[in-house]
Amino acid sequence: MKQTTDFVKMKNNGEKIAMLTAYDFPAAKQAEKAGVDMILVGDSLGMVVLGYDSTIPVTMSDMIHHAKAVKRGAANTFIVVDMPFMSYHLSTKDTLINACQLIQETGAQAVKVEGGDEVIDQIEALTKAGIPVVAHLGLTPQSVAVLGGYKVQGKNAAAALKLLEDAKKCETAGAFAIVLECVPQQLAKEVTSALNIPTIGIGAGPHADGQVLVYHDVLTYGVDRVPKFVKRYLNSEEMMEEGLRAYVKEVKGGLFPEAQHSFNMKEEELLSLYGGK
Ligand SMILES: Nc1nc(=O)c2c([nH]1)NC[C@@H]1CN(c3ccc(C(=O)N[C@@H](CCC(=O)O)C(=O)O)cc3)CN21
Ligand SMILES: CC(C)C(=O)C(=O)O
Ligand SMILES: [Mg+2]
Repeated sequence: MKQTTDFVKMKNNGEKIAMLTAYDFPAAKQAEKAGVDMILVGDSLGMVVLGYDSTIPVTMSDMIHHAKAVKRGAANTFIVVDMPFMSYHLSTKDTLINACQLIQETGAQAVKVEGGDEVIDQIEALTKAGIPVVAHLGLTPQSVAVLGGYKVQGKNAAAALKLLEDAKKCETAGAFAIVLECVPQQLAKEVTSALNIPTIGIGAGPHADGQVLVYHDVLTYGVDRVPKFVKRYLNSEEMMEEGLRAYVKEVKGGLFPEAQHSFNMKEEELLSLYGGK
């Protein structure tokens, strides 16, 4: 199992960090087998596996339910769990109680919070309490209603400078890594070289210390539209649909099940069953 300090070492050695989301047992097993460095139980699960149109309806119990399954599937991989909407804004005390629950009940290694300056006290309090924190800057989907849509952030000089300053504050507050979502690659490069902790990009170009993508986007599984920054490595949906159509066709045609899928009674039991008739 890697530790937070190993990710800093990877940055210093120029070794890229491969992160992937996972929301359940089979995906976690696959991620671990594929050699993913860090699994994110993202609140994107609300959109990708629960069918909501944003991450806002996702609750603490949703996150715990899914993170437990991920942990069972990837016991030897570093797991980060997203703190869901409003679970780290009411007070520092509520933030600590919620993060404690996420860590203790799921066995995950770290939590992730969206925001910079606005949540700096929470990042500091969590770190002081012994809970490793990943910060998340740029496009922060829990604020989609305030941002006015899923748009690229930090495009003008003022916004870029603000993001850079926020990133430095997150590092100072104790975050051990920062996710940069949907920002120009030039800004991600600048942030990456200004920080000692690793940056993990999603839609942030090639200069971040690592990359993260959503499992269902990478494999094309149940997602109708994917953001521009996604590379689809496989069309699993096509393969799955083919398999399912064949199953339905064989059931309807009486072709499944065959002898090898069926169980038998012994001859003598049959005789006794029908004996005398
Ligand atoms: N399947 C999935 N993948 C994700 O990466 C993801 C989610 N869901 N849900 C939570 C957030 C939302 N994310 C999103 C969603 C849409 C865009 C998007 O459509 N962006 C536009 C860019 C718009 C602009 O130019 O400003 C695009 O064309 O990609 C980006 C990030 C990233 N996260
Ligand atoms: C897109 C990543 C960074 C995330 O926060 C999520 O999957 O919820
Ligand atoms: Mg998230």
